[in-house]
Amino acid sequence: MRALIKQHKNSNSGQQQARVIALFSLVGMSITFLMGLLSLFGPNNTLSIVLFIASAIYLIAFFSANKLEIKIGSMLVIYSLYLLMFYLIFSGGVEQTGPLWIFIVAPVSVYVLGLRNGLINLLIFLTVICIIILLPQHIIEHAQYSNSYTLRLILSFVTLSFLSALYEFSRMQSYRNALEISAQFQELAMRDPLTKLANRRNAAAVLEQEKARVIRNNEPLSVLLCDLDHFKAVNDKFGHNGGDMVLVELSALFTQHVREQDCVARWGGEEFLIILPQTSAEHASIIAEKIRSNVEQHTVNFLSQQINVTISIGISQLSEDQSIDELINTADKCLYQAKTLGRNRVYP
Ligand SMILES: Nc1nc2c(ncn2[C@@H]2O[C@H](COP(=O)(O)OP(=O)(O)OP(=O)(O)O)[C@@H](O)[C@H]2O)c(=O)[nH]1
Repeated sequence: MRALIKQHKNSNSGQQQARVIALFSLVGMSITFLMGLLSLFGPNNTLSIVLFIASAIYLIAFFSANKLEIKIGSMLVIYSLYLLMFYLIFSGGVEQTGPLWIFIVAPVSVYVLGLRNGLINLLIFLTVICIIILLPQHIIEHAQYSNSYTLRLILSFVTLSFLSALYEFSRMQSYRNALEISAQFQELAMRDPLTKLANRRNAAAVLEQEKARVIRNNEPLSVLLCDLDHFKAVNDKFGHNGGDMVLVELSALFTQHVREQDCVARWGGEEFLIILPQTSAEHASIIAEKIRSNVEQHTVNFLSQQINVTISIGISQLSEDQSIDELINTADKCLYQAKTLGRNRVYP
């Protein structure tokens, strides 16, 4: 069940990430295309070519994200953004306004790459930017910025990176908390609160799943319907808490005596259903007898008193044309037989 929840969580967060990357790409594509068109009317034709190339890359990133190729989409969004920013810092953009765009980089990096990788990439990005700005003009000619402008640009970029990291950290914390709460609710919906065994709804789902496997693989499936004998008398003598303790200890005992792949569920008040995949009725009968005899020998210690109980078990093996309801009804009839034959026994 945990695996199912995890799988569900992963697929949900993957789809959400793909949607956000597609949105980033769409916004990036529209803005760069628009800026490319605008700069066609200016003197810098190289800038419009760079912007159109960036727009085309965002279009590819958009399709990648839509096809759930999240890694490719993320890499395209991030590194084309970095390259565009390097170019804008290098060339100065329109009237030296190019550097203003670098502030987009901080939030996008930590969101798309995650907190750790985002911060590492931001550090590399900042280093490259400083190198570009500090490159001596005689080596390569590039846009020039005053010292106070450069200092403020870098400081404000570092501040925004810090704030973006902080925001991403609290966003991840809230997301994790929400996932944990949702997992707890799912667990509560599937487990019996007293015994912590699978509840009836969970057992019904397991039975349907196992039935599909029986049809596919032609393997046997058996169930044991176990009911405590004269449990009302236990409650009357030891009180409800004593009865509860018996239910909890017997649940642990049932679980101990079955395989990992089997499912022990609390079917009703003092009734338990044990689902045994890949098990014929003949083999189920051996397991049932082992469980019955262990319960008989087990003593529950409750407030310095000793409680001994016995159980009756009805066995049923799923036949090809049978529904789950019919399987349980058959087990119930067998349990009734076990009770009428004197209890503390397995039937058939
Ligand atoms: N302590 C406790 N008792 C429960 C719980 N659920 C059901 N019971 C009790 O289980 C008892 C079942 O009683 P009956 O259906 O008469 O069956 P029984 O006394 O076990 O007799 P047979 O099944 O005929 O052997 C009732 O007294 C219920 O109150 C529970 O969660 N805790």
